[in-house]
Amino acid sequence: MHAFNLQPESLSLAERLADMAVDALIDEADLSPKPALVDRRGNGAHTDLHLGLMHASALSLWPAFKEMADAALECGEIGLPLREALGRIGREGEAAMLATTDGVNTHRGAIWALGLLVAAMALEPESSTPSAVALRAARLALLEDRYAPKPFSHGAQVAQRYGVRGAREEAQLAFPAVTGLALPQLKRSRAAGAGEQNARLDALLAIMTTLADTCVLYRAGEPGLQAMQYGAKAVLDAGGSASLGGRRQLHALDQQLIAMNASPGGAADLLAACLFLDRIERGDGLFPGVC
Ligand SMILES: CC(C)(COP(=O)(O)OP(=O)(O)OC[C@H]1O[C@@H](n2cnc3c(N)ncnc32)[C@H](O[C@H]2O[C@H](COP(=O)(O)OP(=O)(O)OP(=O)(O)O)[C@@H](O)[C@H]2O)[C@@H]1O)[C@@H](O)C(=O)NCCC(=O)NCCS
Ligand SMILES: Nc1ncnc2[nH]cnc12
Repeated sequence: MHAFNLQPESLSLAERLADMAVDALIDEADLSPKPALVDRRGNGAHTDLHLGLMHASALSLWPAFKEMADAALECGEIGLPLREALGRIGREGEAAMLATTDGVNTHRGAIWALGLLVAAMALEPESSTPSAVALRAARLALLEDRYAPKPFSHGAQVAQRYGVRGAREEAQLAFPAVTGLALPQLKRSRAAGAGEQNARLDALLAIMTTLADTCVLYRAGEPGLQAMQYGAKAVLDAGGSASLGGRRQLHALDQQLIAMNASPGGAADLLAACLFLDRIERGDGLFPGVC
């Protein structure tokens, strides 16, 4: 599904990349059954989120993603001017998201990850392997934005308490959960005939096996994080979400994480990043007729 490109041949590169980022967010939200996350079945562990809100939030971010791609095209190189432009546009994107959701944080981590990847892709569209794009995104993430406020975010609180790496470090390390785990799992599950939805669920689970998801840690502490990581591994070990054993484990994981209020929102954001890079690698919707 494509969110906006009704006439793809007339779209600019920045518009196409924004389409692809929004598509990735909508595909992530729709994917079901995701453990304790908002999906087509319901609200998972959330009381303030629902699928319509996730869609509205995703659509509200299209102008920010386009502007980030335009900024990368205009700057033309990795450096402080581009990093600080992305920071400003990212903060404006967060404000648009919060205005749309009435103050609920639906996609903060996704703006960060996808924003960096969109910009990285716009900088060098001809160098579009997932690892090359992720490496450019990492170089951007490593630059210090002098104008970034330093709020005591949930992620910062959890990092201080448990000494874990959060969303910032995941990007600075070139998204190892995406390029090293999710994309390879997506390809393995597809090759094994799992079907696209199950392959995407397996990619999400692969992220969940190791990620220090600060959303889970904030809500459910270390027991929540352990339940997420062990439970995700149990699904994959049982044959993945396309197998009967894996489905049983997935159902148990969903129940357990909901009972612990442990929503893996960071893993969901990284699945969207994975779907974005996958779409780029497959050449789906990017190059035909780029203006
Ligand atoms: C660098 C920033 C990402 C800020 O990071 P920080 O850790 O300081 O801030 P947080 O506000 O905690 O946001 C980080 C979000 O990233 C997701 N995430 C969590 N863990 C990881 C991980 N290990 N790797 C990657 N991504 C991760 C997660 O997003 C999801 O969780 C959201 C809900 O979380 P929360 O607000 O805690 O909500 P609830 O638990 O529901 O709270 P209550 O309602 O119950 O109170 C969910 O929506 C997902 O999105 C974290 O939230 C970056 O944001 C930043 O610096 N931005 C400034 C702009 C900028 O420079 N942009 C650059 C260009 S793009
Ligand atoms: N599907 C989802 N459910 C809850 N939080 C999320 N953050 C990003 N995607 C999410």
